[in-house]
Amino acid sequence: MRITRKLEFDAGHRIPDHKSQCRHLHGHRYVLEVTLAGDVIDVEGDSNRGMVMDFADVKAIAKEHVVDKWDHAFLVFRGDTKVVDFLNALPDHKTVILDLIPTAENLAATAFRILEPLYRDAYGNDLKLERVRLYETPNCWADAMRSETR
Ligand SMILES: Nc1nc2c(c(=O)[nH]1)N=C([C@H](O)[C@H](O)COP(=O)(O)OP(=O)(O)OP(=O)(O)O)CN2
Ligand SMILES: [Zn+2]
Repeated sequence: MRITRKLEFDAGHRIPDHKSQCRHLHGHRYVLEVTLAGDVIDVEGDSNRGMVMDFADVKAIAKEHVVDKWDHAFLVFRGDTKVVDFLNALPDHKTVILDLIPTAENLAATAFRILEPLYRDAYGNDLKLERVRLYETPNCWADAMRSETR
């Protein structure tokens, strides 16, 4: 069985050297979808009976480890030195420095790498992170799939 929990956050980014408007500093209302696969729990009296994982617990992990860290932050590529230097000069600015250019593809893959070990076998029901889908805009998204990241 598969289940999906959706979370949303706001963040700034830019794609340095990009031919379009995306090279300018700008932001998005990102939508993160976390899809898990596992057996439906069927233990009498268990709070999670009938579930793969409680949606609240799915949310809590993604919120703590990705959403709260990226929300209202500027996501910047480590190699984008002019912007890194500028952001570092702002007192107490929430900046997340990434080893990859913050495209939808790279952010989805980064979120997958962060979250995969946190969900693995959390409930002893062969639970696995299957997919992280990241919408950069309502019309543009990227999927980081389990099959591609192992
Ligand atoms: N493969 C990718 N292509 C682009 C990415 C990306 O992450 N991966 N990112 C961008 C820009 O950052 C921008 O977010 C996309 O802007 P745009 O293409 O204008 O998207 P919209 O949904 O606003 O476009 P509409 O035409 O208004 O629907 C660019 N490319
Ligand atoms: Zn963008």
